[in-house]
Amino acid sequence: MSSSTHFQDPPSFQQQSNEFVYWLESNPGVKVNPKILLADLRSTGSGRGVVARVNIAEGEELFSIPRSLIIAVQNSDLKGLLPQDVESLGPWLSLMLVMLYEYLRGPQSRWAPYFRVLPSRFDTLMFWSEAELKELQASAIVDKIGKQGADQSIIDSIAPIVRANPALFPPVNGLASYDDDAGTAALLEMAHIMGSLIMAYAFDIEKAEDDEDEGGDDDESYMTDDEDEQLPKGMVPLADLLNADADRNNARLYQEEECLVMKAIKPIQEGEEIFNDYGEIPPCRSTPPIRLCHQQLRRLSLRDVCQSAGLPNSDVESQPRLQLLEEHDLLEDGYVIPRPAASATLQDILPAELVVLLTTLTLSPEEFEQRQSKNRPPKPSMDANQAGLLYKILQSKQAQYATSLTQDINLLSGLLPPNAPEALEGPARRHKMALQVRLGEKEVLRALLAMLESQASNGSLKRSANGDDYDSRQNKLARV
Ligand SMILES: C[S@@+](CC[C@H](N)C(=O)[O-])C[C@H]1O[C@@H](n2cnc3c(N)ncnc32)[C@H](O)[C@@H]1O
Repeated sequence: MSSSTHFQDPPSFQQQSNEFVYWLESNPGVKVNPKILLADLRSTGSGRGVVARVNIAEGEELFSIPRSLIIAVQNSDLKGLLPQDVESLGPWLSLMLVMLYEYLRGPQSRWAPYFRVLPSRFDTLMFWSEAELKELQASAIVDKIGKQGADQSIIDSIAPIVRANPALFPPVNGLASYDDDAGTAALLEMAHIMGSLIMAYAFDIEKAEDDEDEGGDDDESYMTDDEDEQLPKGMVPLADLLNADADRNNARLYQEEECLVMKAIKPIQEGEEIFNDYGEIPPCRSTPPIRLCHQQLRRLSLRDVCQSAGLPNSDVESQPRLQLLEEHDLLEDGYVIPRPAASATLQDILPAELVVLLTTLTLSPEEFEQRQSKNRPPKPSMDANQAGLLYKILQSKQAQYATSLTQDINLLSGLLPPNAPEALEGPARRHKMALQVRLGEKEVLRALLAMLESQASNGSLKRSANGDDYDSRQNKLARV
């Protein structure tokens, strides 16, 4: 995954790690167990990571970071230098502003050695040009970038503060200010780098128990409206240099009164990588940072589904069937379908919300009227009608891609070197990433279509009770 990040000054990678550890340990209250080491894992595409030097017992403390060392609004001088209440910007934007301030202070910042081990460039979609995004073709992840909204938040909330305080936020790259178009573009670029760092590295920080301050209105979030995103966020040195692995996780961060403590939750063998459990207090669990999780997930948008079902649009207000689901909190704007494992059935992999949507869209007008009058959505079911609709949706999605799966396989194998995206730079690198994403999605689509075909041919899909098939229901649906 670190293939989507770029580290600063790669030849000094190890030196930066050493300086970071030296800086970290020189801060009062920091404890780092000598049994661990900050390792260079670039050869496996994992950037930096933490590894056990010797065997570590379950429950052993790996390191402890005082709360005062976290990059957070509470700990930055910025709070006292601005007339406005920084926290009122909300957890995302307030941390973004603080990070911008600290980053622009360069060596003057108390966190300078920490900034030097953080990536300075990202290949997340937020940074892709229009032409690069086009390479993703019909990929639904393009819909999820949210760049416009994020730009607007930065322009509305961050830019006025930055522009009004040039002494605190000095213009970069020889710019006179952040006022004109060039200044705005530079500010947006930097703010998105900070936003991407927060997405991938920051933790939700629980308040220490005796901290009574309840903060302000946190509504203004950077790129998410998730309700449990309201805890303040902070960058926790070293804790965020652990990679994550759901299956191999062997460490967890505990938020104590004065410190954040990483502990082994299993015995760890010498040489083993130490993986954080992002479960309980994860790095920000927000809208995913649109990392390129190629070959993993397929996201169908509500719009795709409605189009294939013959609805004129996917506006909840004008579509009673969607309204019924929305009222019961059963409507999503997109549905993630995992790549089916060899033994998986449709029932295993289709999200229940998608099945209930398919069920609702395939109800006859009479059935729907009944449901509507009782204000009761149908139970999710997967018979020949829903399967027929799903087949149509997947086929129409497949047709939206400009190239076929086979063409993509050939294109990808023509890109050298085959398994090392790091070795490609600039546009070629993103071109390869885009190819991998769309190819992965096409493979998932093909697998799903094959599953539907096989279920249809082996008769395992029931007909609906009144014997209607999908097409005849579709005709009726179009009239509702
Ligand atoms: C919290 S940072 C972890 C430290 C990071 N490896 C570094 O060098 O700065 C999270 C980032 O590390 C990478 N990462 C996390 N878990 C990973 C894993 N299991 N394998 C590879 N990369 C991983 C991803 O790029 C992710 O955005």
